[in-house]
Amino acid sequence: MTPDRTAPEDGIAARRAALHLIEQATGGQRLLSETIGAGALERLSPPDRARAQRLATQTLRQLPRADRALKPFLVKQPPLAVRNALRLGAVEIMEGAAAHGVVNALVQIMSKGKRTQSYKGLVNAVLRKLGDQPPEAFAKLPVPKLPNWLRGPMVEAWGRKAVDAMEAVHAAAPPLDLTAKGDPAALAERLGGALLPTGSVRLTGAGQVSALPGFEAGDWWVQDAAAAVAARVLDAQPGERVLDLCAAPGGKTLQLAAAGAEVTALDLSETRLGRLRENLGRTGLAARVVQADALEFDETGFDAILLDAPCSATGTIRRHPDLPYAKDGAEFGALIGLQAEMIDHALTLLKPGGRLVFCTCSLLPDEGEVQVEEALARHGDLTLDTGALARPGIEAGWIGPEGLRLRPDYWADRGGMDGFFIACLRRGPERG
Ligand SMILES: C[S@@+](CC[C@H](N)C(=O)[O-])C[C@H]1O[C@@H](n2cnc3c(N)ncnc32)[C@H](O)[C@@H]1O
Repeated sequence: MTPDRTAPEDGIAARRAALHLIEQATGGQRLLSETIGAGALERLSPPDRARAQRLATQTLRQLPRADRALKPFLVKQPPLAVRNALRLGAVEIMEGAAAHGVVNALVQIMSKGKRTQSYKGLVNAVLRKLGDQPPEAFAKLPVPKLPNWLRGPMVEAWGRKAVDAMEAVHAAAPPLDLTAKGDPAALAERLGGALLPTGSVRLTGAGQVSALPGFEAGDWWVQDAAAAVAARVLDAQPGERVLDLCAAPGGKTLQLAAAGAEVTALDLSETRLGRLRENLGRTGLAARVVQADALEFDETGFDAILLDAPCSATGTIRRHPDLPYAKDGAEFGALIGLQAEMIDHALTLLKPGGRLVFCTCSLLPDEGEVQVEEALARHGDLTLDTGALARPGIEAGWIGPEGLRLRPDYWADRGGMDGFFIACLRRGPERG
């Protein structure tokens, strides 16, 4: 199924595009960001683009609930394209959309596809029956669980109760977090948001990001509250030479530049650096941008380095519910090896006594605590700076022997936060 050229008002184009995104994630193991990056939504109007993305994300977030709700009405499973249409329709109906509009649009979409046209009667009948259910029937559906390949290691690391709590946070649409270029309290007041204890501004039900006050002027940028902590731990000072080693799309670069540091922002991906440059342009902040492989960059003498290494991104499932469907953990071993190489290389670029903040948006200790343990074992002159982690809003219980562990179930009553691991390492003065 390919996205529509047109953008009709009846939601057909947006739903068709959403189904394409869902099919790529569930059948093609492609992340929504990859499918969107390949141009899947380009022909849609901006509102339809936003709607398609929201529908796909929300369907994937609630997919196990949709399957449960649909099960009593299906004698056998239809092909994936039809199943996904039923899932999308079920999620919309469960969330309170008028069933007739949803059914009409999906039946039209089914009738246009060669693989799906013979199922339009089934889609019509099943979704109409679902629409006749009382809303209480959906409220009882259990919280979606992580797939076993990820749940197993997470339970081993954090325990069943904690993983249940993370899954409960994953099931809800997350709030929008912003980092202010200036005073966060003033920004929170201006936008009617909440000022979080760590200094981020949180909005609920914010709608279109680019329509919010101050977007064009670059007064803030979108950044999860947990992600914003890493640059705060680095605590860049005005005039310091700071290297952001895996920088794009640049949320942390902007924080470092706003602190007045002399920032070099490096990334392997030219496409992602394009977004970083846009972000610098919009906010009027400055950084030297370098496209290179971090492992080949050989400029030395940095006061501080931020290494936000490529990782499994398992801490971001609350914002990216496609990840458990598009991934199976097969490439995580290679990422863990790359992270260790990057730590070792970054240490050679630091000036003696300089600091390295290593972080990953992962919930797997192999990409966090274990990396630090092993780096300390490899480098006799390396020390952990635990004091650097005690930033405003950081609770003492979040700091472990190797670093700061942030989890989706922290601040659950406020909407949670992304999973992150953050450590501050200091290179001994005698090296080099
Ligand atoms: C977690 S993301 C960085 C997010 C970024 N720090 C931010 O706050 O917006 C990891 C980045 O590492 C980059 N990357 C992956 N392998 C790399 C390499 N060998 N050298 C440099 N960058 C690399 C990816 O392109 C990706 O942008």
